[in-house]
Amino acid sequence: MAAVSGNPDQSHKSHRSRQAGPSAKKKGKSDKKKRDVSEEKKHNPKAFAFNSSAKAKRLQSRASEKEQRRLHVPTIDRSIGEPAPYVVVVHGPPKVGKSLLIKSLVKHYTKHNLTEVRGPLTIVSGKQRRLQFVECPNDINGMIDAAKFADVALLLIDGSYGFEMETFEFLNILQVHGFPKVMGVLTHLDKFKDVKKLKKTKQRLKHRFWTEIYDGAKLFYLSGLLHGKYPKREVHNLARFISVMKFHPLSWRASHPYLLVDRFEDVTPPERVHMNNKCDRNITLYGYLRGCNMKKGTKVHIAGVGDCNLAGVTSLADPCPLPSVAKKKGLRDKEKLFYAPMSGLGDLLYDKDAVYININDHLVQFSKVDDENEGVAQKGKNHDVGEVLVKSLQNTKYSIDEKLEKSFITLFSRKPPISSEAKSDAKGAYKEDVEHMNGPETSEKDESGEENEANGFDEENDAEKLDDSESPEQDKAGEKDRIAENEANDSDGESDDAREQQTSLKSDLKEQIEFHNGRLRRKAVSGSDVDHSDLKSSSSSEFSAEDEEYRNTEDDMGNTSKWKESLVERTVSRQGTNLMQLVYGKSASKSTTSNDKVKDSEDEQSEDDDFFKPKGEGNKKMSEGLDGDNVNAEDCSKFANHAKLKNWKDEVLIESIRDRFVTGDWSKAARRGQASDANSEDDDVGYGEFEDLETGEKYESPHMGNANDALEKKDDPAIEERRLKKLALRAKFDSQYPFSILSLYIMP
Ligand SMILES: Nc1nc2c(ncn2[C@@H]2O[C@H](COP(=O)(O)OP(=O)(O)OP(=O)(O)O)[C@@H](O)[C@H]2O)c(=O)[nH]1
Repeated sequence: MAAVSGNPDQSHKSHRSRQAGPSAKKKGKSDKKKRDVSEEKKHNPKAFAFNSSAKAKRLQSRASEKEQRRLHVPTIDRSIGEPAPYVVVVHGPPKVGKSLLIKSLVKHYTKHNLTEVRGPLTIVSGKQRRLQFVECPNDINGMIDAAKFADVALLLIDGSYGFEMETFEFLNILQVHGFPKVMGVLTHLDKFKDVKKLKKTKQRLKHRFWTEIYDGAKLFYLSGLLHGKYPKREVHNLARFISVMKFHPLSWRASHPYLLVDRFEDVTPPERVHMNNKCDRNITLYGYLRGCNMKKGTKVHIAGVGDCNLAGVTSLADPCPLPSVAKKKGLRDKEKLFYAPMSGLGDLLYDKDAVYININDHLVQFSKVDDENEGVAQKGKNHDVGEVLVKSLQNTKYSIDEKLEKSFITLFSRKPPISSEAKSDAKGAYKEDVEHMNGPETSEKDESGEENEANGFDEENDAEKLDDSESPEQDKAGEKDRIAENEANDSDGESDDAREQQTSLKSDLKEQIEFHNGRLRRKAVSGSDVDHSDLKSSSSSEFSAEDEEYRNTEDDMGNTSKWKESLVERTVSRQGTNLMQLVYGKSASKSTTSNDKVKDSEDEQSEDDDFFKPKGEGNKKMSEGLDGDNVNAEDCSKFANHAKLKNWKDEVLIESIRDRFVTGDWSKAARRGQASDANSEDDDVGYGEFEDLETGEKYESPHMGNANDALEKKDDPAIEERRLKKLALRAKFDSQYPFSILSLYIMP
């Protein structure tokens, strides 16, 4: 038997409150009352009142600022159907990890491994969004093109090395083209062995990045490689950030049609090409149309090619549709999450007049080869000769004729390759120099100086060498740099770079060309930036130095635009000699002012000389001086007779025609015309008539007779009568129409 004993102190479980019915309603009311009272207590207005007016003002301004930020000018969305994929341009100096980042992102979005990155890669990044990744080429033209279509720019920066000039160049180009969204990505951070130093460098680069774009610009850190790929988590974060990013289309782009070509096909009839290899080709370009609709007859500009006529535009089926739009036809149909025809991805290709289906080799059963042919057919590792032949034929893009035509012989290469011997010579010479420098005898020093000149070293380098020779390690690094510089000095093309270095040294952000990791790199050194290539040999003293350096760079950041000066100088220095200039001489358009000055002084000098020159020749010279240069400035190959044109900026000339307009005084003009007629006659009279003061002889001009005739004419009573008649008629006309001609326009 079990005895149940109750504990008198035990509290009873309260009844469940009513959920429905009239009592539940009552309860709800009472609860609400209670809540109101408690809320009143909570929101005691006095408790949250501002104690200081300054704080109140600050908070108010902040609130209004936030409110303003939320407001956007409404953009009219004229796009029809699905929006075109957003273009993500991945930019960075060479070997920074651009391809690897694209591969990692593509792998993240599509679960596909990409072997090579070529051309734009379209991927589906979400239910409503597609992205197109493009690797930005490492040349300035490529950068300019990429800046034109980029919706987002991922700027890759080698964290272990610092900023390179390419990044700043691209930023400058972006500024001109309308700034798209920009995100920085730091790579090669695994090269830092010291965590503290890594942190400091991250901070320093972040602040430098912010000064160039805006405070708070997003900078991602990719900590290193994991099995030759970027860590999944970091790539995931970056991908997520790109996926949710808001895009505000640039107004210019929204109102102009443009497309990023992801595939092109030469559809010229083969017989036409066969007849004339250089005939005008018909090219079909494929890509997503952005901006607005394209008209049929418009001319299109193809970057790097020029203006071309558009034969027609047709809309094709979307090769990479959004998942919401794509209809699955069968269970075996996989969702197409990517489309990259230039990289060889995507199964189906829609052409203007055909559809290509790409079938993987392992899905194809090739016909078996006959036994007797097997011996011949076998080649290498079980590769069928026929198969190899067909594949090689498929891969061939150009015929032998075309290949031959494309091959060319360089007579004068821009950068002659330097043999290893030459390099070792340069090294040897340099070592000798250093030895000579350290040697006590002055005569040896002189010799080394001569050698230096022969090798293209200058005095500045010598001074550097003395510094470098202090430690063997530095010596080595310096030697490398110097060899690189020497190479630059030796060749014509590269001497530009050396000049660049010199010119850019003047500006705040300097370009430092150095040999690093087996290649020449253009490091961007801002102010007191110090090379931190010796990452592994960090010490505590270094940190303090770097701290200072960081502070210094922050100070220098105010003057960031200075580095751009070097760009201009370099562009000017890079401008190759024009053939036209070589043949016809330099255009005078740039130096017109100096020319004018020279002309003025020449004029002053030759004023006296002109006296002894025939009149016609003097005029000719004048016209040449005025316009001959302009002829050169415009186009030397075309003849333009500017000599006949008058300078209508001249006040005297303007005055001379003022009365010919309706606003002018016509009667005055008529009078002046008469006077000028008379003057010209007088001029004619004076022409050629002079008195030799030495001999006292008087020479009469041959026009003298005519002048006399004119005078006689004036005296002729018949002519005089006719003139008076004319004047009377005019007076009569004036009395009839007393208003001026101008008023005719004003009065009804
Ligand atoms: N240690 C380390 N190596 C990296 C990192 N990122 C890229 N690399 C390596 O750098 C090399 C160059 O990478 P790529 O992706 O080819 O660089 P890229 O910028 O596309 O090069 P180019 O197209 O030639 O300009 C590869 O061998 C990568 O493995 C990184 O963060 N750390």
